[in-house]
Amino acid sequence: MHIKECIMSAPGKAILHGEHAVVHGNVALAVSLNLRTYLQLQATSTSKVCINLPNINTFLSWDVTELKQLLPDSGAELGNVNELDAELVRRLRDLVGVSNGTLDTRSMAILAFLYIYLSVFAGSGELPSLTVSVWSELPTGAGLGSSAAYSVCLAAALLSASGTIPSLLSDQESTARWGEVEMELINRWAFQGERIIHGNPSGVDNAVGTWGGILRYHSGKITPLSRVPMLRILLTNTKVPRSTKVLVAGVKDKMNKFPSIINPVLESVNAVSCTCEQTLSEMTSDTPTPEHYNILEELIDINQHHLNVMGVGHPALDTLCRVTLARGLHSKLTGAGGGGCGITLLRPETECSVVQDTIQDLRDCGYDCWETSIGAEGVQQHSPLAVKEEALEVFARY
Ligand SMILES: Nc1ncnc2c1ncn2[C@@H]1O[C@H](COP(=O)(O)OP(=O)(O)OP(=O)(O)O)[C@@H](O)[C@H]1O
Ligand SMILES: C[C@@](O)(CCO)CC(=O)[O-]
Ligand SMILES: [Mg+2]
Repeated sequence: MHIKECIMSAPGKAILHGEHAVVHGNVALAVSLNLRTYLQLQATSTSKVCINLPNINTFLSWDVTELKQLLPDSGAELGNVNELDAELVRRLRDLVGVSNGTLDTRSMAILAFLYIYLSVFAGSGELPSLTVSVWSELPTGAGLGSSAAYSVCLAAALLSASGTIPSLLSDQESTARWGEVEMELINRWAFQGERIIHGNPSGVDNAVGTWGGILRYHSGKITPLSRVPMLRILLTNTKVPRSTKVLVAGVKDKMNKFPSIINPVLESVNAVSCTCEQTLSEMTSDTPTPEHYNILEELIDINQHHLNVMGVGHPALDTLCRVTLARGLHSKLTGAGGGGCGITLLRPETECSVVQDTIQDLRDCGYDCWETSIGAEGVQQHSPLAVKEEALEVFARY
């Protein structure tokens, strides 16, 4: 079977407001980051399917004949983009040797790959031999949407290799993006990948990985925010490991245990997201004032308290908030929390020396800290000439 080779990339994300609440039908505001995941798909004639995931130290291969046995008997349907096929997931778990309810998210990355590979190629009646290699600039499992960027790249590459969406690049073009219809399909398959890795994702992370920019996300409805001021944000990785799947399940348990206490907290987070959106819009209609920034800072503090009430805080995140506040700056966790990353809002008048001192304070705590730029492009296809040198160096090893 002839398949198309390709290189794809997708950005990570930071959630400004609405993490966890968004899983339960509330509004979230999220932005793409200038850190990306890169995927290379190569056609081979080895009759094997190989995956190289250096970020999680995972390198595996299977015989195509072995994978063919996982396909349902002829006539049965596979490849429904709207529903996770529980029977296929069960067969894949047996193949990979993981039990239902495992917390090993590394195995989930393998399941997500095999699931999308089998679903996308099942219809063609033939499974191609290929090698997929993924490398990311994003810290894995730290709240910056690494699982979504991975799933979006997988979906784009496998859909393109199978011919379901066009391969975009003519010789001259170095980077290209698809139209709405193809992006929608990529996003839906990426969501299935996220479901395998996360358990119960809202879909906000894969939406940002697919479309990029600054988005409002509400119950599956994606609205790009066009009128947003240029925000300066500091990202801090506390390096405390955590799993989104576990944290999302923990919030659900708390909701079940104390519905009358937790539901109002989620509603309040919804109001924080809406107030933030309103403030951002005012800041683009009028000139941003110090009062606008005061409101954004207060919203950050309120939301961080709410996230602590939900049980997704961590002492390392408390330290981040305390250390930055000592320099007059406001922070909250971003993503699933429980460790991982936080964001700190920088005001336009925040002096360079204050930013540098804050970064140094946080590095002294053992954290990684850097100023980021937001609103990067969503999923893209690249010619080898237009890929980061570092990614090509990694790919050259496989
Ligand atoms: N570069 C990568 N290569 C392979 N697997 C990856 C890669 N990046 C992420 N993953 C998969 O995603 C998992 C981490 O996902 P998780 O949702 O817990 O964290 P995150 O997406 O970084 O944070 P958040 O969901 O809070 O934004 C990894 O254990 C792995 O299964
Ligand atoms: C914690 C959460 O709200 C955001 C993770 O980045 C989970 C989700 O929305 O899928
Ligand atoms: Mg994730």
